[in-house]
Amino acid sequence: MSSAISVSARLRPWMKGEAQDDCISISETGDAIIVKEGTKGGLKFPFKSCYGQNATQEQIFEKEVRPLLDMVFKGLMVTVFAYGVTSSGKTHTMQGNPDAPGIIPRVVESMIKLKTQMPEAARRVSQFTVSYMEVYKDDVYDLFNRVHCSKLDIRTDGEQTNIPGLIHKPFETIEEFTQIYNTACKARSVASTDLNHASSRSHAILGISGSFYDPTSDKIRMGKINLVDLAGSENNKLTGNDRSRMAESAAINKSLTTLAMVVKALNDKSKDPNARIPYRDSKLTRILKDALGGSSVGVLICNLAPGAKFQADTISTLRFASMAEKIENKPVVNERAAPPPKRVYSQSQAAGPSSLIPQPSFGYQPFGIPSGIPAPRANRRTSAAFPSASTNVGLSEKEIEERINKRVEEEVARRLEEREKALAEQKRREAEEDEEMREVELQMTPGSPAKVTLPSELLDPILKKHADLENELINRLEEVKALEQQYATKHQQPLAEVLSPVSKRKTARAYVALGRDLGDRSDLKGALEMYKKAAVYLPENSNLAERILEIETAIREGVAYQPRKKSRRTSHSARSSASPQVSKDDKKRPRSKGKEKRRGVFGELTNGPLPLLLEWDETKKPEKFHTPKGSQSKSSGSPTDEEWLAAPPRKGRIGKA
Ligand SMILES: Nc1ncnc2c1ncn2[C@@H]1O[C@H](COP(=O)(O)OP(=O)(O)OP(=O)(O)O)[C@@H](O)[C@H]1O
Repeated sequence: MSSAISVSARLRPWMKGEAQDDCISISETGDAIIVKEGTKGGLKFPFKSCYGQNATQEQIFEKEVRPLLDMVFKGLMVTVFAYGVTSSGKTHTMQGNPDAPGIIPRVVESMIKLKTQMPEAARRVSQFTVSYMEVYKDDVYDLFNRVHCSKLDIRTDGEQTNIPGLIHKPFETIEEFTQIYNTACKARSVASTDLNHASSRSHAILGISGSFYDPTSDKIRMGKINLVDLAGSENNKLTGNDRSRMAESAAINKSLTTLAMVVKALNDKSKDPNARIPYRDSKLTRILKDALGGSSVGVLICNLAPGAKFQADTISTLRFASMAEKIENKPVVNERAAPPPKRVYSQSQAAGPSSLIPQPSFGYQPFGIPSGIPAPRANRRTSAAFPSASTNVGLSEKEIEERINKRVEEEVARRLEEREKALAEQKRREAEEDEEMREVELQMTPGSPAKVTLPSELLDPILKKHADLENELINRLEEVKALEQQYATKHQQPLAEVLSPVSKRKTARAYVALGRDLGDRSDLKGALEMYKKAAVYLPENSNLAERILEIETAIREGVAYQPRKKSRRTSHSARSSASPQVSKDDKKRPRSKGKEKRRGVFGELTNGPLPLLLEWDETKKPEKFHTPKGSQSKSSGSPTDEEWLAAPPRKGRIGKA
């Protein structure tokens, strides 16, 4: 069964001090938005429902959202987006205020109420959890852990999108929810102040999940509603002197542009069913994949600000909304035969600290619908919590208990298996990282007095990786050169504007590798050119900006250039314990001697990279090289290009020569 995304438009009232005009209005029939276009007349955008300036929060909720809540209880995922320019009323619509509560508090209240209407058996084994994340500059942050500012990964497993580590907090009452939500909102606002960005420049995604047990079918249905307050969709123009603001705008543009491209590609899919949908080009679209042509029921509320001032943005917002309206999703019920979650067995269990621990996933998990691990012992204790034969589910108490016991055993076995797999995967990743660190240390070790040959089991993977990396960089630069030209002449647009953040990063890395190589060979002008090219792709990167200034200064003053050592983003103690042991003599040695040994990337432009790795200075082995696996720090003496480029923008340093 397919279901089109439901799109409605809402025009906000005039705000104090705004110059009023009739540029944007609602048609007399109430089913279209009209935008006046000078003397040319008006553009008409029809929608399922259009809400005028007097529409209430209640009207929007009752008509657009409430009818979907039943679906959540049936195991479907519903996603509600608020889209529009800054100040068009997205947050008002989603969150509202105590006098005019928006969709979020109304959804929570209604869902809690709906749960109380469930048959007792089902209610007792059903639970809600909430997750809240923010996507800022194409990075995902957990708003329940915003203080630590750690970025979350997105994993795609087949059709499933998971965010490992995203915290899901259980709640039962509106008061519990409000407390959790308000704390997260406060953390969001503090973080945005610290990072010097308005929260309206990030996307906020609140997920309310429910697992609902149906003893009749012996299934757990896992429904979810995502409430998404997108960043302002205005054209974040890449102007001004503030590099970090430019990069921020570019990143916001990128996610919203990708969103628009996904919507467009889905529209075009009828013409070309094999067309690629660029979900993977931004984190936002990866996260929202289910809501866009996927298995979620989708609702888009298009928020509009009145007035000629917003005319251009309003038209592009409405065009986006008109395209979104044609997207067909294919909602699926998410259910599994499984035991009820843990909390049913201990009703008195408060949402203490353990509830904050990210819970493991199981089965279908859109954005990570969580569950607790059922405890078999507890299960026996609580069989009385299940309905008697007199309840309307038509099962005797004994039958229900048998079912539950069986499911609990299955679930525990499955969980154990899952955990083992996760441990094995973790070990594999650690081994891979160790391998990478060894490679870095080998490359970074200067000098080569006493030569020994490394064992082949250690050397072979390094050589292969090294060659792969080198090929990747060479290929990338070749591709980029051709593309840069093509974009400049044909599209009259810099290539950097259309690449994904990952591609930009890789391209910058390739230029840095070349720049470093030229610098090593004292071709400062060549190096400067390459670093400048890299900066086109990563304009906000302070390390790059600093290096450019350093080289410019060296050229201007006619002095030898020696790059300043960059500190790694690890603690000093970790750094000092894990750094390669470099003697004073090595430090004094002219750079040109060590450089050949230092790196191999782009070596074919110099002396051939790989043979250099075959030699190893026994006296200068980094300490870490001898430490047993698992006890190693991940740090080494100098950062790789990738790490160097990943350094966060440092306030106040850019521009200071
Ligand atoms: N329907 C409405 N009724 C009354 N006030 C509204 C309405 N919509 C928006 N407002 C008010 O307009 C202002 C801007 O709205 P809001 O902050 O929700 O915009 P936004 O689109 O979320 O902006 P941003 O992208 O910057 O977060 C707020 O003061 C809000 O209270």
